[in-house]
Formats: sequence, structure tokens, C-alpha cells
Amino acid sequence: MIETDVIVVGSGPAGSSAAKHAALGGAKVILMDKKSEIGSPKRCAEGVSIQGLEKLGIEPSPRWVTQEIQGVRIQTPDGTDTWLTKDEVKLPEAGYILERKVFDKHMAMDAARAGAEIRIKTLVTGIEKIENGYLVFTESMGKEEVFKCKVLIAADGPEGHIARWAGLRPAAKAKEMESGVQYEMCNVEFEKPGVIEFYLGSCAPGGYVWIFPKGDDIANVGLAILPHKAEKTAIEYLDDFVAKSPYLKNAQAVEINVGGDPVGGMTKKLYDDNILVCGDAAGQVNPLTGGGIISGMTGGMCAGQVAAQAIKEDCSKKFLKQYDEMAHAELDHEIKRYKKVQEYLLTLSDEELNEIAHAFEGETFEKISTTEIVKKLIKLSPKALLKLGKFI
Ligand SMILES: Cc1cc2nc3c(=O)[nH]c(=O)nc-3n(C[C@H](O)[C@H](O)[C@H](O)COP(=O)(O)OP(=O)(O)OC[C@H]3O[C@@H](n4cnc5c(N)ncnc54)[C@H](O)[C@@H]3O)c2cc1C
Repeated sequence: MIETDVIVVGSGPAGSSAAKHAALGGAKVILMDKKSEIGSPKRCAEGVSIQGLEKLGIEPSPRWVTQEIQGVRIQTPDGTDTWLTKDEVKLPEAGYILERKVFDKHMAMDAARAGAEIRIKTLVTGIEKIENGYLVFTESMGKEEVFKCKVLIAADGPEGHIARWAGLRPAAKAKEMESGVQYEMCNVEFEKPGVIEFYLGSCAPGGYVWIFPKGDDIANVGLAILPHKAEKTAIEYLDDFVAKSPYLKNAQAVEINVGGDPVGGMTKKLYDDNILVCGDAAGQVNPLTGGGIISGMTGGMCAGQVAAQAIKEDCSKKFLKQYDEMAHAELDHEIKRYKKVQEYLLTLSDEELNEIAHAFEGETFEKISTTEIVKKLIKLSPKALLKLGKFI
């Protein structure tokens, strides 16, 4: 049996961040992932905010930034466009388009450089609570092994089992799990280069369609839907969009990505004796955009820091509660605000979205933050006031 202080399951952005900060705090850490190549396949449109990376102290690298965002296009169902330039916009997930396959590997390398041991192609098949810790059962290349740790960090993504095995509630109810599908395509045409595009309305019920440019003629073209709001499958909506879009008439897919995105907000209980949950597994996702890289890494950072301290002091839930407080202090404000906007958008018909876009035509923005947009929306629509009055 291999003994360590902290085991992190999942080397996505949240897990690598947790492993890095636990190691920096002096803990002996093992980071495990079932994948043979960290970051691959990606399940992501790869948008990330510059401020988010800055807050985490991560220097952007040309190795994993494919495109700096130059602006935003928002199109409503009747084809009305709202264009915002990079200087006007301060929206989440607007900054860089990453190459997640490279980014995720680099975040794991950061964890390794901080002292964490990495075990790739290692599937966690079960866990067992013991006094003062957990046993973690793994299978790797046909070999079964048992590990023992004092703190287990579940960063095993949207469909992760670890939290449930430990008796904690899973992150997302089925109703709050968006179903995402995306093609990475070449031969994509852009009206303006470097602009991320959002298409709202019945083209993606409960979510939106995106075209995120990755340099040259390459883009992630995808959508997320809430299945209970939809009449077709996510891939059917995407194929319909691709067939109709003039910008994609010559586009060819070189990759397809599918995945769930938990947009219901943070899980009520993120910890118990000897265990912490972070990232998508904990619902640390922006409910409006579905973005979870920065929020998951923030949750991971908090989990890693608390785990390292717990190793020195106390690994009971009494001590680990600190993680819950930290994660809520860091993320609650944003997640709760964006949940309100998401719920409001869900009430709008195609016609209402068009009306709002028309009302915005001719409006000038000096700087756009979500709060500014909501303020203007409230001025324009009494329905928005009712739903979003307490947002600002
Ligand atoms: C279609 C789509 C588009 C998206 N676009 C964006 C975007 O543009 N911007 C953004 O910020 N977010 C986006 N997201 C969300 C983002 O991808 C996630 O929030 C983010 O990856 C969460 O990171 P994580 O580390 O919590 O989980 P993950 O990245 O899912 O990592 C979990 C890891 O755990 C491993 N694992 C799971 N179970 C086990 C096990 N039993 N044993 C060993 N390893 C295990 C998996 O192999 C995986 O590597 C998108 C999501 C989808 C589905």
C-alpha cells in the first residue's frame, strides 16, 4: 500500500490547481487521472478570462493561448447583431481562447513542479473511509493498487463519482446539467477576426450557440442545451446551425467534443471528514456561460491550501469546513448573480430576445460589464426589473 498525505482525483484545471497548492503548502500529494494524456479529449470551448488567470497568478503562455479575444458578437434569432469591442467588454470567459490539451498538461506540470507526484492512466475504481483518512483503489495498465491518504480531494469532473461514493450529494441535478456538443472546425469564415460569437434563442434551448475563434480559419463551434427545454438532441441542434450558417458553409470538423456542464450552482456540502470536492464535481461553474475553468481552479486552489493546512493540524470536517467558507467567499457572489441572469434568460422567447436586441441598437457603451448590461436591460424591460431588480 502506498501512503501519502493528499490524493487528488482528476487532473483537469481544478485538480491540478488543488494538487499544486497542496504541494506548495508542504503536503505530500499524488494527483491521479484515468486519461493517458492529460487534457485530451477536451470538453470545452476553451474561453478563459484574462483577469481570472491573473487572479490565480498564472502567466499566459504562447504554448497554450491560441487567440486573444478582440470582441464579442451577440446575435438574436431574427439575425440582429450586437457587436462589442474588446475594450468595451468585461464579460466572464472573454479574454483568451486556449488550447486546453496543452493548458491542462501545463497546469499538471505546475503541480509537479510544486512537488506533486502525477499518476496518469490511473482509474480510481473505489474508495473506503478508514479512521483518519481514505483508502483509494486504482487500476492502471491492468495493475490494481491501493493507496492511503489523510485528505482526498475529488476533482473528478461533472460526471465524477467520488463525492457520491463518500456520501456527499452529486453536483448537479439532471435538470441542471447542460448537454454540450462542439466541433472544432477549419475553413470557418469570420465577419470580424478574433471575435467570439454567441447566438441566442431557440437555436439552443436553455443555452446558446458559440463560435470561438482559435486563430487562422479555425474555431470551436458548439452549443449547450438544457435537455428538458429541448425538442431534439444537442447534436441535432448543432448540425442544423452548421447547415444554416453562411460562415460555416465550407467548414470541416476535425474533432467532436461532447460533455455535461453543471449549471445549477455550487453543491451544498463540499466537504466531510477527510474529503473535499472542487471544480465541476462541486458545481463551481458560472451558470450563465457554463464556464468552469477559472472558478474550478479557484475552488481547487482553496481546497489545496486547506488540505495542506489540515495535514499539519486536523483532517476532520470541523477543520475542513474552512474550505467551504473560502470557496463560498470566493465564488458565491458571481455564481449567484449569474444564476439569476440565466434564470431570466430562460424565461425569454425568441421574440422577446429580438425586442431587447432592437432596444439595444444605437445604445453606446463605454465599458461593458454584466452589471452594466443588466442596468440597461432593466431600463428597457419591465420584465427584467421584476426578475433582476436585486441583481445590482
Ligand atoms: C461543451 C463545453 C464547453 C465548455 N466551454 C467552456 C469555456 O469556454 N470556458 C470555461 O471556462 N469552461 C467551459 N466549459 C466547462 C469546463 O470545461 C469545465 O468547467 C472544466 O473542465 C472543469 O474542470 P474540472 O477540473 O473540474 O473537471 P474536468 O476538466 O472534467 O477534469 C476531471 C478529470 O477527472 C478525471 N477523472 C474522472 N473520474 C476519474 C476517476 N474515477 N479516476 C481517475 N480520474 C478520473 C477525468 O479524466 C478528468 O481529466 C465547457 C464545458 C463543456 C461541456
